[in-house]
Amino acid sequence: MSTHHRSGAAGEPAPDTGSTGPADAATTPASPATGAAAARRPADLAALQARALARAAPEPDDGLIVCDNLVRVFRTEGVEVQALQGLDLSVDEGEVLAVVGASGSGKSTLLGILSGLDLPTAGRARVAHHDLLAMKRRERLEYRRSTVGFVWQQTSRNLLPYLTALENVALPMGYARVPRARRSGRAAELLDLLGVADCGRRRPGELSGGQQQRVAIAVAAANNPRVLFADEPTGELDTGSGEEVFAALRRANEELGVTVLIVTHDPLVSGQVRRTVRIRDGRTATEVLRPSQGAGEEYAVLDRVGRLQLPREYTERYGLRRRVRLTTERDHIGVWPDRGEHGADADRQGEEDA
Ligand SMILES: Nc1ncnc2c1ncn2[C@@H]1O[C@H](COP(=O)(O)OP(=O)(O)OP(=O)(O)O)[C@@H](O)[C@H]1O
Repeated sequence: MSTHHRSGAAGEPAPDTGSTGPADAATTPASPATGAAAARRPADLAALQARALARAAPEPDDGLIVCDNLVRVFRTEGVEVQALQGLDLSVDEGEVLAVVGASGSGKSTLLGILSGLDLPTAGRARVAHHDLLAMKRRERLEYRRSTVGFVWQQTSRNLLPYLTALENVALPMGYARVPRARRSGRAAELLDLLGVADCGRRRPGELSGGQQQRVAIAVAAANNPRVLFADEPTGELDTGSGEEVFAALRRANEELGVTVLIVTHDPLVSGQVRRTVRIRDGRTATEVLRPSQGAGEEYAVLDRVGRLQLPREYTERYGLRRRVRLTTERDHIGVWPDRGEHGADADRQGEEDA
């Protein structure tokens, strides 16, 4: 993962102020029609507005993490980059989810927003009932201290080099006002849970990369967060150490009940989680679900208004372009290339136009 747009130390929110901030329209939904104004409004307009609001409002039971039509535009020296272009994502409490995608597809941008470091330009993002577009400074700080935890790829970003592993884990508990007497006991328990109990009195420089990352998971879990975000946690490790770190993340998920979202290029990780989401061009494109051990089935993401993005591989293989023919079957919908009279004409016309 690239780190070019991150600023500020871990634990300090540092939204990118030089770029496009959240759109007012996205943060301030129009209030429902009331009183005299509603009485004057034509009935069909009021109905349309009510329907639009109902569509736009995330439903409370949608998931622990919900991104709805998320947009992030960066503007530098007059050049606009659409890093996220209407991304939809829903993650249930207790899931371990891998997010994959080509370089530049928007993974870091998504993680920056979900971790409270960055602000989206438009859309909605909600984590454990926190509206990430509407959070004020104090709520954002609390959110970053207690609701979410982070493990970054660079071990140096996760741990303070002059503190021991135990002191590193106890440190965030101090920010969350955990009584001093309870801190070292909980820190030792976490190190034990993650298989690095024997590392407690050592400083990061005296630990292997894999041990450092497991201590980093303990640090991230110190304040009992609802979600752990891990950005390429195995990226700098060999296969053996990577497996240990991934096993530690799984253990945190199983034993502490924390939801885990891992951004990764590591097939070892993405091949073992139950659900892998692929981002393409700033949108969630496809998902692979693995109900048990094994190959898994590929799914396309259906957004709130029913839009479906088919994998390019399929559109190319079946010659799906511009328009497809739909057939409704008893238990599924068929998607066919448009080979009909008009479709062929439309194709020919399109080719001539091009
Ligand atoms: N602060 C920024 N200013 C301008 N453009 C940015 C900024 N941050 C990211 N981008 C651009 O947004 C797009 C998405 O970048 P992002 O870092 O989210 O991708 P990524 O999927 O994490 O890539 P990688 O796997 O290489 O880390 C890229 O085109 C990138 O150049």
